[in-house]
Amino acid sequence: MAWSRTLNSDSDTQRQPAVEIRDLTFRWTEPGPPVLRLDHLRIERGERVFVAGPSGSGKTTLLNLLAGVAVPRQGSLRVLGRPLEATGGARRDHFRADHIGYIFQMFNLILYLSVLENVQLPCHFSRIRRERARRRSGTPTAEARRLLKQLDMADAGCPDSPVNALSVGQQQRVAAARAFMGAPELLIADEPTSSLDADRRTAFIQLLFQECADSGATLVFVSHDNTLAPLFDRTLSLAALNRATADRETALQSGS
Ligand SMILES: Nc1ncnc2c1ncn2[C@@H]1O[C@H](COP(=O)(O)OP(=O)(O)OP(=O)(O)O)[C@@H](O)[C@H]1O
Repeated sequence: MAWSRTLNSDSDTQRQPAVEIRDLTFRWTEPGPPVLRLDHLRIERGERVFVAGPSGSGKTTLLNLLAGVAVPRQGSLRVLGRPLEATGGARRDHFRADHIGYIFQMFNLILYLSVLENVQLPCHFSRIRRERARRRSGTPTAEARRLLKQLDMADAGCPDSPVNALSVGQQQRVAAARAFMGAPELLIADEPTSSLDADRRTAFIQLLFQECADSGATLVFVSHDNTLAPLFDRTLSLAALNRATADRETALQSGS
């Protein structure tokens, strides 16, 4: 029966790793040199992975692929069991809205909306995340306020301020609260602590780990701050993993 097939396939999907990449090649422009060439990468559910690598090594590109913002033409890319290389644009958008929280390097906040409105955005695009926020705190607004409080952003007036009235460090924390909203299964964070002072950085990482532990989420975290790496389950060195980097170095050495 159709419904039992659906149930089986849902539980199958939940048993699959958070990320599984095989023989992937990605170029931003075709034709052009590959930015990423990965033979195999597997990230288990619930793992907290620190992604390291020099500037330009493809860290943000990898995160874009995991979120289905960019799509490889070669290779397979399974995220939470979904083959993103074979999933069309609209379905990828829904998948991202339902299952992925992304703290963008440039925050991507909507500047004319208030802090509270920005944080609740995932609940507008995803029924699943709206329901989870309700289950956790009663209403999406209450959940947004809870997250903002945890991030030390509950000062009088702050949740109702437009985000363009905030400092860069405060905007970064709003972007984090938005990503946590509705407990997505995969949290992707692109240098989320770069604008925070040392005390706030520690508090932020603690909250990030707590949110992941509470919901069983997988965390993929990019940073240039290698002192944070020992806090994570594993470090993924993109310079070593990405064969496109070695190809570029070989081409430079041979003068081609
Ligand atoms: N949207 C894009 N369109 C075209 N090229 C891009 C795009 N995004 C990144 N690139 C190119 O891909 C390469 C890898 O960039 P990426 O931003 O993934 O590196 P990174 O390791 O995250 O760097 P950084 O640490 O400086 O943020 C660079 O050569 C960059 O110019």
